[in-house]
Amino acid sequence: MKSYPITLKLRSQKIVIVGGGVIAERKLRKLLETGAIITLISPEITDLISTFVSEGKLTWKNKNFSKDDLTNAFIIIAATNSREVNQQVYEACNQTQLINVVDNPALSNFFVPSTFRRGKLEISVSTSGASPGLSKKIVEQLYTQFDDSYEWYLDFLADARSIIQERITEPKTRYRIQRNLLEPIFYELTRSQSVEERRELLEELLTNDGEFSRKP
Ligand SMILES: C[C@@]1(CC(=O)O)C2=NC(=C\c3[nH]c(c(CCC(=O)O)c3CC(=O)O)Cc3[nH]c(c(CC(=O)O)c3CCC(=O)O)/C=C3\N/C(=C\2)[C@@H](CCC(=O)O)[C@]3(C)CC(=O)O)/[C@H]1CCC(=O)O
Ligand SMILES: NC(=O)c1ccc[n+]([C@@H]2O[C@H](COP(=O)([O-])OP(=O)(O)OC[C@H]3O[C@@H](n4cnc5c(N)ncnc54)[C@H](O)[C@@H]3O)[C@@H](O)[C@H]2O)c1
Repeated sequence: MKSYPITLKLRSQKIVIVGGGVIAERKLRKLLETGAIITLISPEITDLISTFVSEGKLTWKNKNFSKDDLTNAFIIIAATNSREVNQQVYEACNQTQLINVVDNPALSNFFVPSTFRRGKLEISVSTSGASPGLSKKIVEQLYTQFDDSYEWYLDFLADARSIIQERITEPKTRYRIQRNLLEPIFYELTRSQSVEERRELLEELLTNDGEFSRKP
């Protein structure tokens, strides 16, 4: 069976992390950016987790895991250093909950990919559990390739897309403009910060039935 990659919006969703070590901390750092309501269960926590707790970013329950900790959780991360406890977490969850058991891919119904963001661009890599280290390495390579300019480029593409949706009603023309918008010239003009020239070229597509008057 193949997995199904999705990106989740987690604002106000309940998340429970069991364990407070370095792996829990790594998963937590990313989750804190999502606006989720996070509870962490562990008798011990790292210094950084402790700082987050004192800043009010999550709730810490200073105790060992028990079954009732999972009530109403949408996502559960079992990240203790005990295989038995992680297995107990798995057994306590129900089939509608998303669970990631950090030392047992067979018990997890989702994995966390290696990710980086450039503004609206998000690149995620997974090896389906085969080699998380390789995922990280590939992401490091892509991070260099997709530099800061992609943040500006995506901002431009998003703005242009709303303009197109507002001004063009004919589906075929819309599609043609969207396709021509991805010609390298728009990226090059973004990179060189030639904003006025880029605006004129977009206007040309909008007023010329989605075509360039001459091939850029
Ligand atoms: C991508 C990343 C996301 C994140 O965790 O945030 C992530 N692992 C990362 C790093 C990493 N993990 C490990 C090493 C040491 C080298 C090595 O062992 O290979 C390194 C490298 C490092 O730390 O540098 C060890 C490890 N990982 C798992 C096991 C258990 C097992 O396989 O049985 C063990 C053995 C533990 C042990 O033996 O004790 C399991 C999983 N790790 C996954 C994700 C999922 C598969 C994703 C995929 O296939 O791509 C999966 C299945 C479940 C999950 O955790 O979601 C993150 C990179 C973050 C970044 O980009 O910076
Ligand atoms: N998935 C991954 O990416 C990945 C990567 C490396 C390691 N691992 C695995 O992750 C596991 C955790 O590693 P770590 O480095 O964070 O360990 P760690 O020793 O730093 O932390 C373990 C934490 O679990 C807590 N804990 C122990 N028993 C508990 C209980 N009954 N209830 C609640 N909390 C409890 C401890 O208080 C501690 O905070 C290891 O088993 C390792 O094999 C996973």
